[in-house]
Order: sequence, then structure tokens, then C-alpha cells
Amino acid sequence: AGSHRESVIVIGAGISGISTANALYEAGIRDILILEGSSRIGGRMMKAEFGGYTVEMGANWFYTGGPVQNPLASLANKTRLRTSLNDDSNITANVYRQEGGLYPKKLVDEVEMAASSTESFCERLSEKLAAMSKTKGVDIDVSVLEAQRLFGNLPSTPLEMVIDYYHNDYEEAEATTVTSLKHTYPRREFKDHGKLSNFVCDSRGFEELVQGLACRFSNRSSQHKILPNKVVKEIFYSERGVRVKIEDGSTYRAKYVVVSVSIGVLQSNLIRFTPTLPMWKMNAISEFDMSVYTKIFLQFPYKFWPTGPGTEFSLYAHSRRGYYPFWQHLENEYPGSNILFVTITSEESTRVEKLSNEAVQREAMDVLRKMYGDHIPNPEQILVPRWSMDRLYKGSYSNWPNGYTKAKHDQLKARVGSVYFTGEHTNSRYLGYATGAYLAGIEAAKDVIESMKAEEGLRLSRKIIRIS
Ligand SMILES: Cc1cc2nc3c(=O)[nH]c(=O)nc-3n(C[C@H](O)[C@H](O)[C@H](O)COP(=O)(O)OP(=O)(O)OC[C@H]3O[C@@H](n4cnc5c(N)ncnc54)[C@H](O)[C@@H]3O)c2cc1C
Repeated sequence: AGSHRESVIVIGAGISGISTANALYEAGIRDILILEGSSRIGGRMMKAEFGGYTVEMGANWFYTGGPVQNPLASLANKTRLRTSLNDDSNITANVYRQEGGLYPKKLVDEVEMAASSTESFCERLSEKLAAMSKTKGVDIDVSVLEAQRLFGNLPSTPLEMVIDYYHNDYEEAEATTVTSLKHTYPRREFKDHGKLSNFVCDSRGFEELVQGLACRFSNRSSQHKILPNKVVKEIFYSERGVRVKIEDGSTYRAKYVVVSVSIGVLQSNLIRFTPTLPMWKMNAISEFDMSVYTKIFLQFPYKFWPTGPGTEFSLYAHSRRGYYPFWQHLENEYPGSNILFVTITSEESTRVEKLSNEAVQREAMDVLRKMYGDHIPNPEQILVPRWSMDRLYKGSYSNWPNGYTKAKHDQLKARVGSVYFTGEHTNSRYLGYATGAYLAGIEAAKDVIESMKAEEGLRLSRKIIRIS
């Protein structure tokens, strides 16, 4: 390897990298090389076999029912992905107190109503800030928590905190102190694509959708290649092109490189750029936020939780915000699987991901015994994904922090010479979501094609000058 020069090298075979390659292929570009650090395609769309069932360690949901067709839904249709519609409309009936026992639904409904009006206020304030920023020509923003304070509804009791968690942290996987109001509210993903929550429960996994995209171009007759186990450690770039160095000692050359690794990986020192990236680029990278979202799966010898309509989701209210707060059972998707999973995020995630499985199980079981009583059995299996610890991800997905301007985000996705950037974090509308990653891939491919055309034009005009 190394002597042949490709047109484009794509780093990463997650949905954005594969989407880039597919869009380039559709534009007629044939010599593309995809270098993937792990042994598989799919990136953060990642299944796991757990207790005889397939669960999703990464992306799990896509949203439909809105005015804009979700491109992921069409891809899911093509692959005939098995999904189930999640329904959280009865969640206020399933909120547990720290010491056990359910809160009265009426009380929770009141807190939920207050949280919903806070959310409406946040949406209105966000639109006002956007308008003000435009007229004044400066980016004016506040954090979600500051907006709540302005509205006069700062959650403080365990019940208020867990409902607020469910409205905010559960979506952004980050604390409300960090998250930008203006770039988060209203949530475009739901406004555009809809609020129908399609939960992927397919033995081929959500990643099958990425496989399906890759199949379009990576057949034997095409020169597109996807090479697994190629961890990129250095990118040399100049006017003439790029040279990409792999940990295994191999080197690949191309005219252009598209980097699709997560913002967490860009913030780490896994990939060295030579020459060093300019200061504006490094600042844009280091000031963005990578959140952590952890789904912990537990399989039990038998069910001890309620099943049937309206039982799918439960909340656990603890005085420590975000302590094992969000529970879901898989009885609708996989009847008889006896699987529960709990979602934790941000600081709790980074804390828990450092613990042993045994320690996590002890904490989770203490919570479940508060919720369901002392008699319940220990799980037979536990699965703890550790996204923040994995050097190929360094977290779960990006989050737009308060104070980060649109101009800075433009710099985050801007190319540096022949180095292009894609990935979910580069899509300003649906960042964090797999849909955003897919669309980001198409955007990056367009940018590369434009450069190719510009260069072709330059070459042609030089020729014309020479002839005349
Ligand atoms: C726990 C969790 C839950 C989520 N839930 C949802 C959800 O329900 N719905 C939703 O829409 N989105 C969800 N997401 C987000 C979604 O998974 C991502 O937005 C999307 O998959 C990102 O795709 P990507 O191509 O941008 O990045 P990635 O999938 O990270 O792809 C980048 C690829 O680059 C590779 N790589 C990294 N470093 C190197 C290197 N040095 N050399 C070579 N290769 C390298 C990685 O292995 C990876 O395959 C979730 C994510 C997580 C982690």
C-alpha cells in the first residue's frame, strides 16, 4: 500500500463517512479509500448481542411524523429495519421517589405542566435571541439553565429535577448549565422530522442501514475500498495533496481527505495534523462540547416490573441530579427477554464508565430495590458501554455549548487546505443525531466536488492560456 494515489481518502466508516463516499460515488468519483480504525462499519451505530437479543449501544431512535421527510426513515425502509414505536405519554404515572414508592400522578402532572411551559418559554426566548443577534450583528445566547432562571422556574426538588432531566439532559446528554439555548431550542430534529419515536429493534442492528449505504458503492467492480483496522495517526497536508499515516506503519496518499471522526476524537491527540491546524480551527474544535450518554442493559431471570400499555418508561427521582434516572423495559420489542435498561448522561456517565461492571450493578440494583422492593433478583447479565473511554469515540455525541457562535461553527466544519471535515458535529441543524451525520456526509462530498471542479476549471483555463 502507499504508492497508489486516490482522489479522496475518507477517515471513518460511520454513517457520515459512508454517506460522503456514497455521495462522491453518485457524482461519478470512483477512486475513494475509506480508512476505518475499528474492525467494523457503523461507528456510533453499534449493536451488541445481549442475553440472546440484539440491543443498540449507540444510536437507537429515529424520528418521523413531521413536515420534513427524515432521510434515515427512507434508508430504514429500504433495509426493512424492524422498529417499534415508543410511547412516553404515560411517563408521569411511573415516577419513583428516592426512597421508593410512586409519586401521585396528579403531582407529577403539575410538575410536567410547569416544565412544558418552561420549554415553550425557552423556544420563544430562543427565537427572540436569534432575531436580536441578527439586528445587532452579534451572537447573543444564554444557557438553557439561564433561560429557566429568567422564566422563574428553576428545578430544585428531586421530582422537578428528574422531570427537567427528562426534558433536557436526556436529549442533549449534557447539563443545562452547558447547553446553548439558541442553538438547541426549538429542537429542529423534532420540529422537522416529527416526534414519533422509532426504536430500532432488529437483529441486524441500526448499523445495517450504514451497511446498506456502503453496499451501493463497495461492490467488487468499483474501486471504492473500505479498509478496517486502520487507525490514522497523522495527516500531512499541502497544496499538492495529503498523506495519511496509519498506526500499522502503512501510508496512503490522495488529493483530498475527509475526516469524519467525532469531535471527541478531534479534541484528543489521536490524530496529529502536519502542519498543525491553524489557531482558528483548533479553537473551534476545542470549544465545542462532546457529551456522554450511557445505556446500561440488565437481564433478569424474571420480570418484576409492570408491563403492558403505559409502562415502558419510568423515572427515578434522586436528590443527586441524573442518578440512574431513566428506565425503559424491552417487553414490547422483545417479549420475554426480561431486559431493562437505564440511561445516564454527562458527569454521571463519565463517573460510571470508569467503574467495574460489578460496581455499576451494585449501584443500579440499589436503585431498582428502592423502586421495586428488596425481594427482586440480581441480573444474570449486565452490559455497560463505555463511549467516553474509547479512543475512537471519546464520548457519545456533540452538544452546542452556550457562547459558541454560528461563525465558530462555520469554522468547525470549514476545510483547511485539502483537509475536509464531516461528522454529526458539523451539521448545524441536526447535530448529535444520525440524521445530521448522514446529511453532513452529503455536504462534505459537495464541498469536495466543488473544489475538484474549481481545480479542473483552473487546469482548463491554464491550458487555454497556453494554447492562445
Ligand atoms: C449512546 C449513544 C446514543 C445515541 N442515540 C442516538 C439516537 O437515538 N438517535 C440518533 O439519531 N443518534 C443517536 N446517537 C448519535 C449517533 O450515533 C451519531 O450522531 C452518529 O452515529 C455519528 O456518526 P458519524 O459518522 O458522525 O461518527 P462515527 O459514527 O463516530 O464515525 C466515525 C468513525 O471514525 C472512526 N475513527 C475514529 N478515529 C479514527 C482514526 N484515528 N482512524 C480511523 N478511524 C477512526 C470510528 O471508529 C468511527 O467508525 C447516539 C450516540 C451514542 C453514542
